[in-house]
Amino acid sequence: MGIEKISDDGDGKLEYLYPPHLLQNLDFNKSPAIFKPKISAVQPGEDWMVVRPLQKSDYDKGFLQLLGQLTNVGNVTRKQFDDRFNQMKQSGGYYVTVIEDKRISKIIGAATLTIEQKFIHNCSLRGRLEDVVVNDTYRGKQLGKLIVVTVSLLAQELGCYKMSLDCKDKLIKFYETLGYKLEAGNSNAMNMRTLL
Ligand SMILES: CC(=O)SCCNC(=O)CCNC(=O)[C@H](O)C(C)(C)COP(=O)(O)OP(=O)(O)OC[C@H]1O[C@@H](n2cnc3c(N)ncnc32)[C@H](O)[C@@H]1OP(=O)(O)O
Repeated sequence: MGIEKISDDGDGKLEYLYPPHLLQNLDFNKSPAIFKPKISAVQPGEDWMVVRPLQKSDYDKGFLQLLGQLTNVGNVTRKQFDDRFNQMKQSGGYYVTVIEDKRISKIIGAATLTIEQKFIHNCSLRGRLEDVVVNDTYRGKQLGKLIVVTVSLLAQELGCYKMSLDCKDKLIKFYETLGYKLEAGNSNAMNMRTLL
């Protein structure tokens, strides 16, 4: 099945957050990740699986419930979801990418690339990998690798000079196999939390 063509249903529910053709030519040979068997964004290994940008209709396909396996999502209404989708699309720089199981119309994997525009390094772009999650009943089947490599290659394709992430210690190995490195003296994540 691979990547779907742009289509719309009139009320915009099938509208993509970003152009799906951006996922079409990613060169998985550029990634150090080892896939056994070989899979990619266009050929995810099963004809019922598709890797694509987020759509508004993913509200009904369990996208938020999937994010609930990563962290607290809250009770996001359809209006809130649509508004946030529109804001992300308008401002640009948000590449929320999902894996759908077409047999049951459910989102089973997701990862987000956000792109920061910089003045430094000659007005460069920096990518951040956020909100990576695979549905727990589909884990251990390379989908985590697939979605992370997809958005990491997308970042390269879009011209990011660097891609960064924050993760728990136990996932360091997972990300190292995908090309991420702990840089000596420069690998601390710090947060200031505001109670809302
Ligand atoms: C930047 C961020 O967003 S960090 C947040 C990451 N997300 C989460 O923690 C949410 C809950 N966890 C998940 O959704 C999943 O476990 C993921 C996304 C981390 C991994 O998804 P999976 O589909 O299971 O990964 P996949 O099958 O591609 O596994 C790849 C390799 O990483 C290893 N791995 C996967 N998850 C873990 C883990 N939690 N701890 C240690 N190793 C792991 C696997 O053993 C596998 O190794 P192998 O290639 O040697 O067999």
